[in-house]
Amino acid sequence: MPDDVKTSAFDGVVAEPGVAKPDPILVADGVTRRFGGLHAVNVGHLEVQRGAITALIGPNGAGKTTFFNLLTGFDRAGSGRWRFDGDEMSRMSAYRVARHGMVRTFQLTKALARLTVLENMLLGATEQRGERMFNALLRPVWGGQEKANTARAEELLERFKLIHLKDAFAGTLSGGQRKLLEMARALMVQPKMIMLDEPMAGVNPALVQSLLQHIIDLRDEGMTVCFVEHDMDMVMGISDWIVCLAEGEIIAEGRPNEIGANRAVIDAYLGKEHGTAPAEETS
Ligand SMILES: Nc1ncnc2c1ncn2[C@@H]1O[C@H](COP(=O)(O)OP(=O)(O)OP(=O)(O)O)[C@@H](O)[C@H]1O
Repeated sequence: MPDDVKTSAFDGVVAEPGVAKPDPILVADGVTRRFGGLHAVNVGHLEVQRGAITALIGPNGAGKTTFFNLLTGFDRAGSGRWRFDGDEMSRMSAYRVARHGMVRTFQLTKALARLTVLENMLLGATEQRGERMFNALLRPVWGGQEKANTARAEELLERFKLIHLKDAFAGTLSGGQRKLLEMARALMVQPKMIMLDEPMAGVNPALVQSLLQHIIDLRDEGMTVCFVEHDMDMVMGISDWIVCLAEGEIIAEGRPNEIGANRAVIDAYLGKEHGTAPAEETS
């Protein structure tokens, strides 16, 4: 497991829900989402530190994915506001959120699996402009923007060691290669913050280290990384800061060692009889 986690930005930050960060890129207030009688998300205050790796954890059904969807414009909050890098983002459409630099990864759908790796990358760029994907792909005349997009796509495929697969159908990739493609695809829009949805799900152990290193490299280049993940080894190994949701609310925040020992977090996981309780209790 990488051991170069940088937590110095959090020096002096107290491990408690809603705590202020020294340089937050995202500040959310009073964000709620209900499904019928269910309060899926009810986040009072959250700040995400710029240039750090923040993990969002919590038992099944805690509201992690819904919260990601709200922040990135893929779902509508019932109430609440959030600012990203100084801009008001609440109620913004997903493609405008992406243009502002906040991008999330998506699992490869069946439709995308039938496109090649390179085509998937190019779609990542067109989504930024809110174009309909097949129109964008089938457009007969390729102008300068498309050439630039292809060059960027190939550069990213080199970086993620997928260039030899650029003409392969995405559906033929292994689980880990798909995760790399999802990440590379999100980077087409040159985001300030990348939000990864379960980056380790279905990844063969052979690719785990490579994926982790890519995430650390992004952070080291100055990008803010936020991810939802159930794999506690990964969460504890590479996160600078961890936020734990339960029943839609933030019940704890802190450094990995603080979260591993947090009674509310342990209770939330055990209460749900979740298979992957956080790391060892140290206090
Ligand atoms: N579209 C929807 N309609 C109704 N209920 C929903 C919808 N989406 C999510 N929910 C409910 O909202 C709650 C939060 O779901 P969400 O998927 O955000 O949790 P999660 O923390 O991401 O869970 P998991 O770790 O299992 O993916 C759950 O009880 C879920 O059943």
